Amino acid sequence: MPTAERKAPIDVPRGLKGVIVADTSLGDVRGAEGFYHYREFSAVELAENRSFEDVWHLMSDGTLPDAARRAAFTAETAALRHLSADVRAALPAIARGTASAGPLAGLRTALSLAGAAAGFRPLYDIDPPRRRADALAACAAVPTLLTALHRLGRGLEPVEPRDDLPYAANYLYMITGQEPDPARARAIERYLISTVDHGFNASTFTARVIASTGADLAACLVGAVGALSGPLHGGAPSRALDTLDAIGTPDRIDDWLREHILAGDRIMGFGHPVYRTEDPRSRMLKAIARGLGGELVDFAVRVEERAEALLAELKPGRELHINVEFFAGVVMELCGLPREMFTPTFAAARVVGWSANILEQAEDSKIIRPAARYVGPPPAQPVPLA
Ligand SMILES: CC(=O)SCCNC(=O)CCNC(=O)[C@H](O)C(C)(C)COP(=O)(O)OP(=O)(O)OC[C@H]1O[C@@H](n2cnc3c(N)ncnc32)[C@H](O)[C@@H]1OP(=O)(O)O
Ligand SMILES: O=C([O-])CC(=O)C(=O)O
Repeated sequence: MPTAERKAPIDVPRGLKGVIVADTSLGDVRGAEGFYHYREFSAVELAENRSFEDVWHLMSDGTLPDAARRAAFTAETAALRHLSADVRAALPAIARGTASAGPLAGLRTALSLAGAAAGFRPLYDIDPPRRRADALAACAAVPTLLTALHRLGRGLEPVEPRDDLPYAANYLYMITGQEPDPARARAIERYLISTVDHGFNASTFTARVIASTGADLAACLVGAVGALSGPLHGGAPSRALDTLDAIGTPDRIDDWLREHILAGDRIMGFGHPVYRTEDPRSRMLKAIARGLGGELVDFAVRVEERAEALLAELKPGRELHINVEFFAGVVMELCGLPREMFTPTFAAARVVGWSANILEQAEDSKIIRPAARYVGPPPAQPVPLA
């Protein structure tokens, strides 16, 4: 194929940006408005007014629960937090083997094991109630797996989950072994609710591609966790905090940002594949950070203002604004979460959205299989003899 022909633009946008590839009733992200929702409810309002369990029920079972349903769902899911003896026994070796990469890398192996131990079968072979049961089991196990891997990596014994604590408070409890302060538990709960789902982001799309093959739920989640771990997606919040550390003091903000933007670096926590406005989660998280208070918040607000201004000046027309990850990092830092748990905490929320998407995809029997354009030498040559 002649070079000029090879370089002709492909007729879909790079990165499939904006290409609609499925129908969903789980929610949507409206990039121009700076708004997103779960089913028919504003996600930010859910984060203000509801518990994580309520939103989990909304995604899993389609409705916000009434009091009786909430109690039943909370009891059902709390009972699933406990790991089997086989999985518990394997975690020290997984934590050792993935120590340099951290708990999110360990989660990929642990999820495969937990799925197999629980008898997960290909989605293709099981009915919707069984798929729902597998999804609840996986979602409930993820915080227990992550916190155990984190503690084992630091030479500490895992903390058993407590059935009497809500999802977010139990998560924090399993990290430290201490019952969390209610303000911090609620701050993390609101963060978790706000990151449950977000349209066809890279990790959700990954999960749906795997689900479209009829693979089991753990296989879909392992792929999604891998996609989330990248710095351009869910791996950004600890790097955003590292940026604040690297800048160090207010007098260095402009020089540091200018130098890095001009060098072509990405400023972590800024820019978004869909939003052309401030990310609505960022607004909420900034307010939460301000409520928690401290010097870090003032510094972060100053860096945000200057990054917005310098990105507009040095990358004109790109509409680069703050995304969820910048103040997510600040809130998690203020709540005492270790940085290696920032992206894992995101995963502890997003697993609910992934699972809902996987189950929705499993209803569709069409395999997702796009195409690539071949741009190598033509395959006309006879294969040389060895
Ligand atoms: C939960 C989440 O996943 S939220 C996103 C978390 N990730 C980050 O915060 C990492 C930093 N941000 C980025 O890398 C990007 O903005 C992404 C990956 C989020 C989106 O990427 P894209 O959709 O490719 O961005 P977009 O098409 O708007 O980029 C346009 C231009 O802005 C630049 N740009 C985008 N984000 C940034 C940034 N944070 N800092 C500096 N420049 C940036 C790109 O390099 C590109 O420049 P060019 O036109 O000179 O080539
Ligand atoms: O929507 C995206 O592509 C990234 C994002 O903000 C998310 O997954 O929460």
